[in-house]
Amino acid sequence: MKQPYSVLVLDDNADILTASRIFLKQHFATVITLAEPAQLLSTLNSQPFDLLLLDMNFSRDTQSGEEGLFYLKQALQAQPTLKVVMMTAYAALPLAVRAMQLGAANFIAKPWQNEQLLQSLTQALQHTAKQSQPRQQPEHSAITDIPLLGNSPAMQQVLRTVEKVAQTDANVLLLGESGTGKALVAQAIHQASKRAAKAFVSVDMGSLNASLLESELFGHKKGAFTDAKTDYTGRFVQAEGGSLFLDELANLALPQQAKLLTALQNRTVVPLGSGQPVAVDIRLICATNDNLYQAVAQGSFRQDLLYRINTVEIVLPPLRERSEDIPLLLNWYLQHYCRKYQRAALQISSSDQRYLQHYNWPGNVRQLAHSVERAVVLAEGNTLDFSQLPAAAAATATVTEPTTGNDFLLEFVEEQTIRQALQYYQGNVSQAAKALGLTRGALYRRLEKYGL
Ligand SMILES: Nc1ncnc2c1ncn2[C@@H]1O[C@H](COP(=O)(O)OP(=O)(O)OP(=O)(O)O)[C@@H](O)[C@H]1O
Repeated sequence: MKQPYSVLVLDDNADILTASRIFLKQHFATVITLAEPAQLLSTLNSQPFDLLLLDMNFSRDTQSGEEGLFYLKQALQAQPTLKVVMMTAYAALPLAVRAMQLGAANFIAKPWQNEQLLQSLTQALQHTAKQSQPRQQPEHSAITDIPLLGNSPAMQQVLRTVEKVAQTDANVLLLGESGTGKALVAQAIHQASKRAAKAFVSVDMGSLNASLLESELFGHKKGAFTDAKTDYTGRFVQAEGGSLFLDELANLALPQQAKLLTALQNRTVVPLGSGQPVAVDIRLICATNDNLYQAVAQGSFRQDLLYRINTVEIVLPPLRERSEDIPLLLNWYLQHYCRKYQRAALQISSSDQRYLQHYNWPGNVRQLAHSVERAVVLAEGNTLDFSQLPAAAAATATVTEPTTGNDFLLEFVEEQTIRQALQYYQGNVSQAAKALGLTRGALYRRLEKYGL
């Protein structure tokens, strides 16, 4: 019996369109096929669809998959309840993970069997039924539901400091490598404080240029500059009564550092084009991966600003220095992603557990979480595959003995390095070949040799 859903298929390969139309018409009430991605938006605006089967690569950009991600975003903006299933070549599977992070409901590797396609689409529809939460909170008030995990003495010390500092209004400076959990700690401080019922406003100082930054932080009046079409309440005022988290603080240029210092000293902000100070009551939490003390010594960061923001300093240790936390984090993220992707409980083999515990995690907990997510999404049966972890990092891990008999085999190392380059360049063979010092042809020959 046909399912009462309407399906849109977008692919610039006429054979795939014909094959999918013939097959899907037997199973779904409406099937429309499109060969031209430029027509996607007008098609979605003209009628509602339940499912979109979307190719990741179009002829203009056959390798990177960026076009597929672009159309995915466009489709979800036009119809937020649409369930999108991405079609991808096997070598581009890591890209499919990115697509899922951007809101795709499922993916299928080409070439597919009809039954697999039907199963993927049906799973995507079930995904619809379970997903009742809005997809994303606005960036400036995003509070995640991820707990701050860690049993190691170093993390226990961090947790005790978080508890103590949360009881006060002291300014906090969070230091540590990227991915060690600074944003999560900032959020934990806010949530444990008396300000928890008010806003937690986060600003990524690295993503705004100097002129935008001032209006973003302090607000502006209509007409203050050419693009100021309306009044804008800056992030300080949005955080009134709550906490303001300034991330990537070292990116702040000296003139803006001076303005931030004035705002903190006076506890007021002056919106651009207003001249009228507005009083603000916020707790300030700042974070950076950079060495601010060195920046002060080099003259690129103001010492008086540093001393104003660092009343309490918390240093997040890199994950490789607290490997006791790895099993806990692996287990938590495994369950988290199994739930998210509706996978039956998957297991990490004990040899992988050992390998992951000794791995040096250059990207810290963020890398661990992404690795588990990727392994869950790509799992075949109950098997989790962690072979995509960059080999270079594994080579400098604290393991002194080879973990498998192959570790020192040149071919093994070559295969791992190629995987790593492909992953880094998201399946873009030209860029990966360039980085590996190979011609495209030489890389293709190796891809064939290793079955990648
Ligand atoms: N202790 C932890 N427990 C659980 N998850 C964690 C922990 N630390 C970090 N994470 C997760 O790792 C990811 C990165 O964390 P976060 O953004 O807080 O790091 P960061 O230090 O602020 O990184 P960056 O400097 O790059 O902004 C997030 O998904 C976060 O939830």
